[in-house]
Amino acid sequence: MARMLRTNIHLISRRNFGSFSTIKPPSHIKNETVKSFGPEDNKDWDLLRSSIMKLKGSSLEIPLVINGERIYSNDSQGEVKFQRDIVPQYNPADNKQIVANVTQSTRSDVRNAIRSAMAAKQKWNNFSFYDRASVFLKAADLISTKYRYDLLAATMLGQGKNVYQAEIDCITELSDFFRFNIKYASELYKQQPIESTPGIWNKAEYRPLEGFVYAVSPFNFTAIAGNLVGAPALMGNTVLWKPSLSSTLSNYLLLTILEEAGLPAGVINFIPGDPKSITDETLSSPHFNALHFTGSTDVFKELWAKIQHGVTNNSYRDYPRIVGETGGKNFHLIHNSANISDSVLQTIRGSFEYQGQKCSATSRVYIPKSKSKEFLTDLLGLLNEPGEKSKLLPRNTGSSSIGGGDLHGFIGPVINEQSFNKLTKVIEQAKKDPDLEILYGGKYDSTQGWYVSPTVIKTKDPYHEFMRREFFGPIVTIYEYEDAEFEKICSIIDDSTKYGLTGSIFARDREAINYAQEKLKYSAGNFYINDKCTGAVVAQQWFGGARMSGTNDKSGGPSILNRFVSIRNIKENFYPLTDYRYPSNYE
Ligand SMILES: NC(=O)c1ccc[n+]([C@@H]2O[C@H](COP(=O)([O-])OP(=O)(O)OC[C@H]3O[C@@H](n4cnc5c(N)ncnc54)[C@H](O)[C@@H]3O)[C@@H](O)[C@H]2O)c1
Ligand SMILES: N[C@@H](CCC=O)C(=O)O
Repeated sequence: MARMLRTNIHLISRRNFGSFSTIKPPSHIKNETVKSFGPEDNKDWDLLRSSIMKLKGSSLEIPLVINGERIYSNDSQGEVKFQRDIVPQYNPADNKQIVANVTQSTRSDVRNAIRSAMAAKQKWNNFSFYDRASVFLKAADLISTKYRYDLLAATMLGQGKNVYQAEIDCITELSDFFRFNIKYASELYKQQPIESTPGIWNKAEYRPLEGFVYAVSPFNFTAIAGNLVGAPALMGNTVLWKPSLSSTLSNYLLLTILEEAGLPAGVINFIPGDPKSITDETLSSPHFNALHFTGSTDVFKELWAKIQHGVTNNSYRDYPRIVGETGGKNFHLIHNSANISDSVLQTIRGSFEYQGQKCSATSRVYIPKSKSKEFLTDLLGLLNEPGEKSKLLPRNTGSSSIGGGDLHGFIGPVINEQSFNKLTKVIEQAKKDPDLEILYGGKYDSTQGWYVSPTVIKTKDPYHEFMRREFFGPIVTIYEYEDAEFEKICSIIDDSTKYGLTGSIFARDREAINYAQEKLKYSAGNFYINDKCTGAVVAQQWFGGARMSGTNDKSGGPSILNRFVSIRNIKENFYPLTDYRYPSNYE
């Protein structure tokens, strides 16, 4: 009997070990170095080319992964045989080339994924923090070594990135997320009640959420998808992951890397498919406990409303946590003291890198009248650079072609037909609008890939729709302001959009910098001084915006991890009472 009791106590304390323990993360955690893929880096180029060639011909069928099991389109479930739909993911640079055939989850698959996530909780919670962290540490190393070129190839082919854009996404940002989250989590676990009166011991237990986390990821960053599932899982949660169709190839490869790193079955369940039906099924579960979303503002609002409906209808055991990073209408504000040639180069990068498909992309520019001519001459000069010298024209053929894409290009295709159609409609609208003047671009071509040229538009109206609406493509709108109205333009920047994601001030004059920094306090969650408004680095610039840009929980920083734990406070008293009365009860 005594032995049995000892064994049970041992089991219980092992079970709790995961939540209470803290570790010292390896001291070598620092930002992963970005490989430059310059003209001399032949070895890197060779390895990349070989990964691209390997993937290009494969048209992989991507399964669902539920409780570690691969489920393909024609798999049966017990006695029941049925066919699941398959939807292709295309190469945006070569819109007839299928890079993957994606199995679509049914509602019954989603229910199985929920069962799997709930069943895996106990096992995952029994893992110590050290063991959970090891999985992500190893995955980060696999990403930056063994699978570096394969993951680059999957992100380039599937999501239309050039090598640099892929490198700063699926290699450096992704491995940084996995490594720095371990540092942040160990700091969080160390935070304990700072007071315990004599005879009392207080402690905080960082419990994972009781239910599961629903992670819905966008197409544009493999790293963001990794963090949407990785951050909650590191904290001991189990996850349902609905990837974007347009990034399924890289996202599935990432899942297999996590598995190779030791992620147990059922901790992350991969359920690609129709967003609406998967979401409806997921949000109707009483075990739904948190949404971890990155994507457009409208979709986030829709999910928020569904969750609110679930709460009011008593569908859930908990109030679900809602963590969402969404759209932006990000600005470059140029002061007349700015270094104009620098602000032009920064604006080209901010607006057109990855075809403007970063939530942080520059899409409105404010230039003082006195500097407008210099700015536009420089900008249009670079855009009009002739022939071979220009990297700003989308080039969809050539010896260095990757299935239509250009390995050395600066500009590539937009993600898919839907985005191409939306952007071309915007361009056609601009051509007809008397309040807009297209200074450059306005062209598009879908013969081989979804190509939209970088487009620069000028408006006379700072409140024009083009200064307020997110297009998520290579379109930037410029407004000229009177030099003397710098303060007024700051107010307009602040109140003309519903967003608050990123923005930059370019100036040498410190008073102007200080004024903008203060006046635009709530206009951007990531504010830059003399730098472009894209390119936040994990652990350096914590990322996220407020207003209608998101819940601003800051990926790449420590605070987001708090959203995926539910703290229990435990007070232990070492001394028995000797009287129920307090001294004041005595006369
Ligand atoms: N703030 C940030 O950190 C950040 C980062 C990246 C992207 N974004 C934003 O994401 C958007 C671009 O990404 P996208 O095109 O993948 O966004 P999206 O909103 O179209 O899709 C995001 C995810 O939601 C799913 N989805 C779409 N409609 C849905 C619905 N009705 N119900 C449930 N799920 C649905 C998609 O399948 C995808 O997985 C832009 O608005 C951009 O600003 C924001
Ligand atoms: N870290 C990236 C995030 C972009 C989101 O789409 C940036 O800051 O540009």
